[in-house]
Amino acid sequence: MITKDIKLPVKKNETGMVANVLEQFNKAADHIDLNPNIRRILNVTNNEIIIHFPVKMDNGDVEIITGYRVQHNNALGPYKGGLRYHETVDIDAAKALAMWMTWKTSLAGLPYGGAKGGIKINPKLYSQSELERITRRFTYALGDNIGPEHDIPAPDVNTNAQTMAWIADTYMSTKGPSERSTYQHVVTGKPVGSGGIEGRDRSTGYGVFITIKLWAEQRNISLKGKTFIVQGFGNVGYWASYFMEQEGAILVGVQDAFASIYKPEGIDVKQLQVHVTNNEGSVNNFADSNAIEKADFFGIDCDIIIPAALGNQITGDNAHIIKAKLIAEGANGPTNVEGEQILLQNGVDIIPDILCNSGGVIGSYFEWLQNRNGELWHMDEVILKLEKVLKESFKRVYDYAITEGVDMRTAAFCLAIQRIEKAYIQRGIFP
Ligand SMILES: NC(=O)C1=CN([C@@H]2O[C@H](COP(=O)(O)OP(=O)(O)OC[C@H]3O[C@@H](n4cnc5c(N)ncnc54)[C@H](O)[C@@H]3O)[C@@H](O)[C@H]2O)C=CC1
Ligand SMILES: O=C(O)CCC(=O)C(=O)O
Repeated sequence: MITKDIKLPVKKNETGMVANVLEQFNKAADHIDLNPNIRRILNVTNNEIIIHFPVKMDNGDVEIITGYRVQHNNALGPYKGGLRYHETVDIDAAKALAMWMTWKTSLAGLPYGGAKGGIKINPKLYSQSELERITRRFTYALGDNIGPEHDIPAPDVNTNAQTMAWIADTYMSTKGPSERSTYQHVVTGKPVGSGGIEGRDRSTGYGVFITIKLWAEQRNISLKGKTFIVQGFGNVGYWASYFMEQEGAILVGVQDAFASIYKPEGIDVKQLQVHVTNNEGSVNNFADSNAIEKADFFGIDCDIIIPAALGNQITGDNAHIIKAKLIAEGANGPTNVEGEQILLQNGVDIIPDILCNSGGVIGSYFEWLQNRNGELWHMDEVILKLEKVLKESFKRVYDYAITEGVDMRTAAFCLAIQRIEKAYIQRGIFP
């Protein structure tokens, strides 16, 4: 039985991401007639941590930095999710992203809950040593709010293996001798050689590619010669493009935080990566590509769009310009509810974020197991196991969408929520 009172009033914040994820959740919860008590629990986050901490800058001044960690739900296991360093990080963004993590880990069948956090900074304004001090002070300030069996961060926008190595080192240094050497699984996405696992660097992008391939197989489509564009050419955007190109697909447009480029004959992925590395992280002025207007990017004539940057990029304002037949959500929350309605009406398929980019957290799970069990996994094993989990997830979502007559996002949410509902009911707390 569904009653109105258990749908919390949704506050439209600046980015609207909380409103977005709650609408997605409530739509699926209605579809499966979710136990009302469990809906109440899942509608809110368990813990919201905001920390203001001082950091000494290179010039000797002290700056007060604000960091966040939101833990949404841990019914299935420890909290899990990335840390983002970006000016848009705030409590609402962290809440929405934490909720998506709960659905993502549940859908993938992992023994984790969902969390997310970050620091509200533009990392480009800080030196490497300042970023190291910011990261270490944040870790220290978080204290036992994170932990290898409690809440396990990972990389997200503007954080990477180096950031994770600083966190692991700082966290372990606060522990006693026996824990100090064994607690490296407090974070995943570490450098290989410091407890990281081979393949975690590419696992999100590889997962994006695999889900696109599985979608294409369902439609008897070959990816060879198909054109695609990517928003965001960082970890996810680069690796997704790399694997798409290997399959014979053609990258024709890229947008990042600085520029939008278009080249109908095709952009060489490796060459673009070298250009970006030597060009302060920007695709601007790449070879003989054409610069295009930011607002025209999603309207590029192509078969597939991979948003792999920030949330709320495809909205009611621009969804109608899209010509592609598929949106594969490498980013979290790139399509808002209004945008999605337009796309579905126009016959555009969407592989939802909690499925499409779940390769990252699945790779993280393997790293966590590797550290916890004192093992060493190798690339081929990681890729093989990753593909197996993704294939199972994709099939369950695809079959559910067909059987129940719902879109793929609603199918993914229903499956994710049902797994958590079952766990609560099995514990006997909820009639
Ligand atoms: N790194 C990971 O393993 C995972 C990341 N994700 C999601 O994928 C997305 C990208 O993450 P990463 O590749 O790790 O970040 P990243 O920091 O490596 O790259 C971000 C890219 O997005 C671009 N970008 C930033 N703001 C933009 C804007 N306003 N318009 C266009 N482009 C913009 C940047 O220039 C950069 O190219 C995020 O939504 C993240 O939450 C999801 C699952 C796992
Ligand atoms: O690898 C992880 O633990 C989480 C990565 C992440 O933040 C995400 O999937 O959005």
